[in-house]
Amino acid sequence: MTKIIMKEKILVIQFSILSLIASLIGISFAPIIQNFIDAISKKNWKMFYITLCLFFIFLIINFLFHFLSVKSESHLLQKIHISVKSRIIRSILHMNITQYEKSTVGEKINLFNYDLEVFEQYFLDNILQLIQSSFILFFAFGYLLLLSPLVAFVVFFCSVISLIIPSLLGKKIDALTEKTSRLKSNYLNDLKDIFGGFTVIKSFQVEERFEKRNRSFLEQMENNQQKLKNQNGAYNLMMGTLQYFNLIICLCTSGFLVLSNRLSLGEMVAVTQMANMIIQPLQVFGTSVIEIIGSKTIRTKLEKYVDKIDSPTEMPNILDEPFEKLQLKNVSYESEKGITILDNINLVFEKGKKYAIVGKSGSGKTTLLKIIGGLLNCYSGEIIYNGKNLSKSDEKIRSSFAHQEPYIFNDNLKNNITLLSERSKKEVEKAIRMAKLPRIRARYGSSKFSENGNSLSGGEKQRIAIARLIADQSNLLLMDEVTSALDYKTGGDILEELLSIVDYTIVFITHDLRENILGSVDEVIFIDNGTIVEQGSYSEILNHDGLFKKLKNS
Ligand SMILES: Nc1ncnc2c1ncn2[C@@H]1O[C@H](COP(=O)(O)OP(=O)(O)OP(=O)(O)O)[C@@H](O)[C@H]1O
Repeated sequence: MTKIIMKEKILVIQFSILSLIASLIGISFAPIIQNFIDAISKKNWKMFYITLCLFFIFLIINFLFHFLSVKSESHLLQKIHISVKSRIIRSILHMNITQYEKSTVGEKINLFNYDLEVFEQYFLDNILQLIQSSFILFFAFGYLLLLSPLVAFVVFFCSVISLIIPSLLGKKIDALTEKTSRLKSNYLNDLKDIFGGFTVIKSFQVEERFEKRNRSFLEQMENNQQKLKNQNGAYNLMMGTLQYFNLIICLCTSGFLVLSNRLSLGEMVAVTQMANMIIQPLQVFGTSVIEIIGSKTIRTKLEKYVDKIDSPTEMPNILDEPFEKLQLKNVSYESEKGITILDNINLVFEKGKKYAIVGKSGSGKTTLLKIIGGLLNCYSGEIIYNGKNLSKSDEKIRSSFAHQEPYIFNDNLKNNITLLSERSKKEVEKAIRMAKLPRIRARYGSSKFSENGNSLSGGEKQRIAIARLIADQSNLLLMDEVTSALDYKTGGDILEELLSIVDYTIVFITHDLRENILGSVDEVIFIDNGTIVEQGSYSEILNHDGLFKKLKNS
């Protein structure tokens, strides 16, 4: 975070200089008052008019510099906000799937919601307040020292006491802000569940149960927020009382000095003015310190995202060299809980060849395809691409991956196919034609699909996923049951056309064991319980009279 603030050092310096000038102007009000009151008490008309003029000059200059200071502050804050938010989204976009799935969607949305709000209000705003208050405190204290060292000493003593409290209370606030953030994430997750599972809730008429669960999350979050507000309120009350106490002490001391003829009435007003200029910023100072300490855990959480992006290992390079050969050597994969999902996989994929992965549900097919596509990288063993060992580098192969349940972005057909890449009209046309989407194009034109393509059928979404593969122009196509929601004829036609293209190397998962599909591939890979049990051409593994034949005939 400090790095981000320091990146804007020109703006920070500009803001500091303006704050310094604004606080000097603020301080200059005290000698003008002092001379004004002395002029009245001595009936000095000339001095009276001069101070009146000074009051007006003060008003204009004070307005001008405070205005510039506010403008500079908002410009600086805007730059930092943009930088922090864009770094967080960049860091999330560069995560691999395993890292991404470590936190829930609610937690991630909350980063941009409550966590950034805490960062801005509790940290950023307060850092700037601290800069301003420090200048005012410094000059006011210096001037007070010139006017009356005794009052300066008394105010200094009281100030130190006022500053001890925030450092004691800050940790309590930190725990509460961290808990509020956690409870907000839970609440957001629940909202996401309700909106995502709306049709399920309606279909089973379980609205009340979900309402009850949501209310429980809401109450937990609100109760904690209430505690946080009470804590902040108690602290502000304490600081407010201390402020009055400090002022009374200052008035008593300066009153005593006036009575003993060691201060003029004008000087007493100036001393009180200066004391006010110390006591008030001191309260701001205290509040800022307590809030900065109170945002520590949330800042550390945000820093993990913001600082991550500086590390090059988080951003694997895409190996753009044309596909020749991919080899998996003794590849195994375990879940985070240590369950073996893939065990000792050895496979070779060659340019232009077509491979079908088959097997029972839960046998590990998708996991294998994700490893090939670089979506899972916590495997053991070796992956060798065109002779280069990828397991030992931070590079990722260039491939296109179509999932069984594709996500449809809240955009039009063209952007959903090109995924925002530059593609010519001809290339988009080819993808639309091969994925059999002309009717969808005629229906939607350039208008946006509804959220997650809810108005599209499962088969239409899968055809959009296939069009993405074609438009992506990678030579290695990975497809996870992309025709499962299509009728046999349409699905079969699309697959057959893709399999006939010589340039493509295709690895696809299918439950369609018909000869017209599997008969046209170079190799069928049969997986059972995380291991390859049979492998070869369709006729070879059918003649093998093993598990594949059993599955086909079941
Ligand atoms: N991140 C994970 N953590 C724990 N278990 C996982 C994880 N990912 C997959 N699994 C488990 O690994 C097994 C294989 O999953 P995978 O999705 O690869 O199967 P599949 O053969 O593609 O199944 P299907 O044909 O039903 O899509 C399943 O039992 C699944 O629950």
